[in-house]
Amino acid sequence: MQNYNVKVEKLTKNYGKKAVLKGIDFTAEKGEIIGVIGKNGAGKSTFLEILMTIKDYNDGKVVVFGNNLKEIDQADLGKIKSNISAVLQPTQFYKKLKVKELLDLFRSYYGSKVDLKEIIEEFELQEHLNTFFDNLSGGWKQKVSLAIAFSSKPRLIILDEPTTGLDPHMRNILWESITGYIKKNDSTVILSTHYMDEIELYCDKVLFINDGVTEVFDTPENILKSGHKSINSFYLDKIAK
Ligand SMILES: Nc1ncnc2c1ncn2[C@@H]1O[C@H](COP(=O)(O)OP(=O)(O)OP(=O)(O)O)[C@@H](O)[C@H]1O
Repeated sequence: MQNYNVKVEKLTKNYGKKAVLKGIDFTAEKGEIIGVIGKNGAGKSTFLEILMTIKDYNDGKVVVFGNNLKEIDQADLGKIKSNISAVLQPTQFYKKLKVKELLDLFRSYYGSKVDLKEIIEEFELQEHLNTFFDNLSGGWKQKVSLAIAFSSKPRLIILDEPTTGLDPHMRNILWESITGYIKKNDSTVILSTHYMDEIELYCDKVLFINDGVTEVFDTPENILKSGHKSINSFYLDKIAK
């Protein structure tokens, strides 16, 4: 069995005549947290949506859990989807439910795979169980969304800018949840972020998309070893070129 959850080769995606992704190469192994960075409009969300199997692509190869997405039938696609969770933005769609009701809803959807007690303890949700999702702060909304995403024990978790707009303390709390989950489960997290400190602190690898291609795909350690004082200065140097 392959030890990667996702493998992407020469991926291209156009919107009409506009080429957004022009050749992405990428591999995500089990147990890895991978950060995707790039300018606004670089195609990060598009890339994540293709991995989630909710957006089609033009050319290249996308393999998820060993299945080439262009070669599988609906039944296989269903199996793949049931092993992927995502937190996209904005997290508006649960508005009118209490946190407890939301968790119950997802348990009824995923069935016995979900241990609500464990999730509530792990994410320290007790104090907000009776709060309406809409009335939570931005950070707590993200925390509850993460708890729901993790509750089905997915093999692949996709997070689109999970910490945007949150204070450093809440960002740290969310990251502890993410890294804690990955340590306990043989899963992969792929996320986009504009916070370069998060790449340095928490990600095993970083994919830098520039002009539609994989400009760099490496570990933060290797990038720093190559002479950059931080991932932020690496990013600014690359963008300026
Ligand atoms: N459904 C769509 N139809 C047409 N163009 C689109 C569509 N979705 C995205 N785009 C365009 O594709 C490009 C990439 O968008 P995408 O949202 O993937 O970038 P991003 O890197 O996630 O950006 P950001 O960092 O600002 O969130 C942008 O120019 C965007 O306007």
